[in-house]
Amino acid sequence: MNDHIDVKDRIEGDRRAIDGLDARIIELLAQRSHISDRIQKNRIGSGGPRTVLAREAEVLSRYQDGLGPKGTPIAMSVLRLCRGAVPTDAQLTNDRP
Ligand SMILES: C=C(O[C@@H]1C=C(C(=O)O)C=C[C@H]1O)C(=O)O
Repeated sequence: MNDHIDVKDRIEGDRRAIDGLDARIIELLAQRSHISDRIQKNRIGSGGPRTVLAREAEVLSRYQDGLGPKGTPIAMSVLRLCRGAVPTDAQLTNDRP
């Protein structure tokens, strides 16, 4: 019976740890997305493309090196999160100083 309570407590403790890690991951993703958006806006503002596939390939490799094959879909989701929607012509005109 005591063992059962210990196991429940350990699981609860570990879940709180996971909740804390998830909160940090979400905050880091929001920061990443903000910085990525700034780069994309600067590039578009100077006549460049929104996305740069060579750079995205570097990011993909980093996740694959760190996490193995399971890193691939994670990197793709991160890149999808950070790529803004393709802007309309009107937005591009309004964004220009
Ligand atoms: C942020 C950039 O722009 C885009 C977004 C990327 C990202 O979120 O990692 C990577 C390449 C680009 O497609 C960049 O060029 O570094």
